[in-house]
Amino acid sequence: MQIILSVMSLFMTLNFHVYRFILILSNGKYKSVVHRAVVNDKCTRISIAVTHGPSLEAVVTPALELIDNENHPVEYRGMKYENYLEKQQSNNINCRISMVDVACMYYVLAFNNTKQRVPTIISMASAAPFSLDSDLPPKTGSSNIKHLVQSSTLTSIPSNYVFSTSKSDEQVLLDEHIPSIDLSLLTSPYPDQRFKIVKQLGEACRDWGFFMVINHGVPESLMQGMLDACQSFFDLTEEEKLEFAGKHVLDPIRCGTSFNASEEKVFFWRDFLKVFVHPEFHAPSKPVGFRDISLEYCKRTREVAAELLKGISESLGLEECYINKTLELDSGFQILTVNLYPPCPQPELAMGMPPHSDHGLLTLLIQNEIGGLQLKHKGKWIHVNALPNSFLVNTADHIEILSNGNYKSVVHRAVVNDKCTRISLAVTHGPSLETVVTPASELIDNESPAAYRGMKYKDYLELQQSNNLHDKSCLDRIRV
Ligand SMILES: O=C(O)CCC(=O)C(=O)O
Ligand SMILES: [Fe+2]
Repeated sequence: MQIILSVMSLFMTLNFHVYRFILILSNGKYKSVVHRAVVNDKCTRISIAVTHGPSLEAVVTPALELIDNENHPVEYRGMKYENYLEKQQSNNINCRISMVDVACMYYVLAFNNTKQRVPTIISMASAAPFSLDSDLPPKTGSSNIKHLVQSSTLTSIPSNYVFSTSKSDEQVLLDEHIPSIDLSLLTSPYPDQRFKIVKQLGEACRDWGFFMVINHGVPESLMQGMLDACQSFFDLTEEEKLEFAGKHVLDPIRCGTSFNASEEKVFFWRDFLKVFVHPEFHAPSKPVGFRDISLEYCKRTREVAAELLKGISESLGLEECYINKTLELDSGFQILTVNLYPPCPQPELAMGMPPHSDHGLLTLLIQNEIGGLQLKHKGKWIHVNALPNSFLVNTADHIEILSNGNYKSVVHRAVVNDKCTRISLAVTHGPSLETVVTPASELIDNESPAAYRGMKYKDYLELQQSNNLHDKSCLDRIRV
């Protein structure tokens, strides 16, 4: 009896003082206690457990005030209490206890029931199995951001979406003039026109790593049709999309949320679809029409990229077809990435995509008229105002490697807004998967020795995609 009472007082004290989903809310500062019930051979024992939880709709996450990304990163995923309850109640009682099991607190009032005054027995709280491995519950209690936003009236973001940004990173220049390249001049039969535009292209690569391409010849209807098809993909039901979830970073079709959710502690306000479209063309079988329009769109962007790469070759003082030949662009690896950024109730706290550079040579991006892309230029963030029907093009890591650092890949990020859904479509054009990319020998001498080690593009891709996305962390690994 003494022991029971001491247990009782322990629970009472604990619960009254640190009431409310202690473990999760406190971000692990206060731990929950594992307990069990034993039986005896003399008399019946009854215990009553009264559970006090949050509201069923509440998504329980660690308190924002207890998180900082460096010293106290988020320890627990958010999950709607209703879903948690369902998960817990529909499993066996199991001694295995996970970090999050005890989010629901149980008040256990135990007493000797010989007087039989208690008419009912309320079942004891169980530590249900709930593993943190492959069959993870979705990070937010829903499988992606779109679903989370649509299935609840969020007024704040779950704390595991809070992305910490330094003060200097919060300042953004809005009206900067970004270079634009007229593609029709690049294919001009007049040598002086071509010479001028190649020079402009080289300057854009050297000074910015970013430019807009106008007069590219890709029909506006194709660009708009492709954006519509991508929106329709995300409008498929959750079950339909699950078919395309993919498991490995080199699966040819993969949709998901954030960037690499199995590695990340802080998630990005972004759902995505990633499809390998060249040299082998893949496409999700739904929605109807996606395959045909993406086939045509990717072919046309490949043509634009090929023209730009010829100009870039020349601007580096190399033969026009140098990049094409050396990096085997006829079997170049092309990836279509569709990014969906639903409205976010606290856009200043979340991030759509963190600062990063892209793998590959050039990325061609279009968006649904909603801005959000920012690039880092001379240490400052610049908001990109896209011209209608233009392609936004950035130089990527393999241009930096090939040019031996003459042209740098540009660091960029995607911010979110609280008004409307933004879609962006980024098509990455890279070397063939088997190519080992090294600095061009023509650009190496005693004064400028090779600044990067060679690495097979496939290995680079796998490395980048299976780690956290962070600045130029992947490129940094092969710098000499
Ligand atoms: O959505 C954007 O504007 C940026 C997307 C991006 O950087 C990417 O897909 O690599
Ligand atoms: Fe990017």
